[in-house]
Amino acid sequence: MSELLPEDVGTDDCLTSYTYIYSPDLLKDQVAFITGGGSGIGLRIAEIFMRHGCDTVIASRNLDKLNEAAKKLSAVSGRRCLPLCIDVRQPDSIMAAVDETLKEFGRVDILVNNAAGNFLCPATALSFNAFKTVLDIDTLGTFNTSKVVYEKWFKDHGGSIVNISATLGYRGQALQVHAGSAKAANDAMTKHLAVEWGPSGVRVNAVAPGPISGTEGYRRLGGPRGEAAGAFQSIPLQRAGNKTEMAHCALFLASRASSYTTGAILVADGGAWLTSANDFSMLLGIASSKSAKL
Ligand SMILES: CC/C=C\C/C=C\C/C=C\C/C=C\C/C=C\C/C=C\C=C\C(=O)SCCNC(=O)CCNC(=O)[C@H](O)C(C)(C)COP(=O)(O)OP(=O)(O)OC[C@H]1O[C@@H](n2cnc3c(N)ncnc32)[C@H](O)[C@@H]1OP(=O)(O)O
Ligand SMILES: NC(=O)C1=CN([C@@H]2O[C@H](COP(=O)(O)OP(=O)(O)OC[C@H]3O[C@@H](n4cnc5c(N)ncnc54)[C@H](OP(=O)(O)O)[C@@H]3O)[C@@H](O)[C@H]2O)C=CC1
Repeated sequence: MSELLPEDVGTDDCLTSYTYIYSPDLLKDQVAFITGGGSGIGLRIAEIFMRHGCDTVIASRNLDKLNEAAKKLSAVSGRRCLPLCIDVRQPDSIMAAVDETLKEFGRVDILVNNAAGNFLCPATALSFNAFKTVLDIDTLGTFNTSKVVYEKWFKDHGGSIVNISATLGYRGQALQVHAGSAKAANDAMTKHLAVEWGPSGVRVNAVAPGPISGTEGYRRLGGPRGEAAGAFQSIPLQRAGNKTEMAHCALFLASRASSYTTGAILVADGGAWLTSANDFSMLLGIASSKSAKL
């Protein structure tokens, strides 16, 4: 069986070619606000959305990185991309960015909460502040951005929120109590907000990836090492996923293709969490580590 898009595996560059699966007009003239849209999965989501007719805002902390990404995205898609500096832990920075978005584009239809922070660390070595930092970025950051976009636009116009979760905590894993707890909270938040904001015409869904190659998250969590050790053979689909596959899931949930779907968590991990062999500590041979930062 061939890969969906072989050129995508292991790279973080904009695609040079793209095969359409959905209608190219699926997001025509819509506007998406994507946190962490300057790298990894967020960058690919921005690219695929733009190829389907959408203008985007890509928002994170490093403006130089965002500016460079925005240039590439506009060149490859012919759509507008506005890079904006935010820290999802700081509501004021989000409010300013959403105001700027509405000034530039006059609307916002889609919010993708993709920004996150993660590293491998045993609980005994994890400082109180380290745990709090990951919760602040992943969970509070998702709430902060959702609340600001809802209050400034979605409440009166409707919209679609896609949270990027992870299946890594579904069975529990060593070295990941911070990220697993944060993503579990986000899955709960997805359902709560779907219920509360549904009557305003707002859908709230999530994509839950497994290991996705060509990303900072993959590198930080030992992806290349796991791959070299044959770890992915234990995943039912026997490989890591790629960024384009995650972007297609986000596109489905963001768009009218899923118009009667809300509160859903779309698992996109090759079946990894269903098997028992997805514990990083065992795979990487560091199960007994008690104090080291990894
Ligand atoms: C489902 C899986 C199935 C099968 C798996 C099969 C095989 C597995 C084999 C391999 C794994 C392969 C792939 C991975 C699979 C799944 C991945 C799942 C989830 C992935 C999530 C992500 O990828 S999130 C995105 C990753 N990118 C980033 O993290 C970039 C952004 N990060 C940051 O900005 C920082 O790293 C930050 C999060 C620390 C925040 O920065 P900042 O605000 O500047 O904070 P600091 O002041 O630097 O630090 C705050 C406190 O945190 C402590 N800290 C920092 N780094 C570490 C560390 N590495 N270890 C421990 N502690 C750390 C720091 O010391 C501060 O604490 P103090 O007490 O000192 O103040
Ligand atoms: N890669 C993988 O295997 C998996 C990834 N995921 C999820 O996918 C998403 C993307 O991860 P991935 O592409 O791997 O990693 P990246 O590191 O490339 O993406 C994380 C993005 O978040 C941004 N970001 C981090 N902290 C903040 C902050 N405080 N405020 C605003 N933006 C911030 C970063 O930009 P900057 O540093 O410039 O602020 C960066 O663009 C995350 O939600 C992650 O948890 C889930 C499962 C597996």
